[in-house]
Amino acid sequence: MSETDRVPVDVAVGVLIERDASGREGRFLLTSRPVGKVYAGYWEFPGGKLEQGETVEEALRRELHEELGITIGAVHDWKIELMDYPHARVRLHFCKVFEWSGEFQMREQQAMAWQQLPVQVVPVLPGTIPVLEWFAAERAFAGATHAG
Ligand SMILES: Nc1nc2c([nH]c(=O)n2[C@@H]2O[C@H](COP(=O)(O)OP(=O)(O)OP(=O)(O)O)[C@@H](O)[C@H]2O)c(=O)[nH]1
Repeated sequence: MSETDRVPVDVAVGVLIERDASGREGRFLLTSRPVGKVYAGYWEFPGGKLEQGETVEEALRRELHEELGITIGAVHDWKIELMDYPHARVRLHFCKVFEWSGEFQMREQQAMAWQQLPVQVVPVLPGTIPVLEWFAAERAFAGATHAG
């Protein structure tokens, strides 16, 4: 593998979160990776790679519309994480999203699940686990963040 293969690819990731009337954050959305992709069947936050010239926000709006059929409202930058996989090096831009419109459609035959800590769906993508830890810290949740 050449050095250029290890240049990180930027990925926009949407953390869709339900909030109650007082603004308290509740369930969050996970989707399973479609058949045919690397890590097929693993659960992750929806998103995808930035196309040339796109900002994180633009990529996130496009990906969530393409994959889930929804139109998202404000995008709140949250955390950035670098992940080294055998197949790729990715820079994940996690953004919180609290508002969206439209019916969810699984346009890539993926599955979706609204989750709380501890996450019940398995297996969870390695790059998703740190997010669950950030949630645990924010929510003062103690214990395992996911099953398995
Ligand atoms: N969407 C998403 N990707 C993640 C997460 N965590 C994580 O490590 N990744 C990695 O980031 C990369 C995202 O690429 P992708 O394959 O989902 O994006 P895409 O739809 O643009 O890909 P493609 O069109 O090339 O198939 C993958 O290598 C994936 O393993 C996550 O929580 N959500």
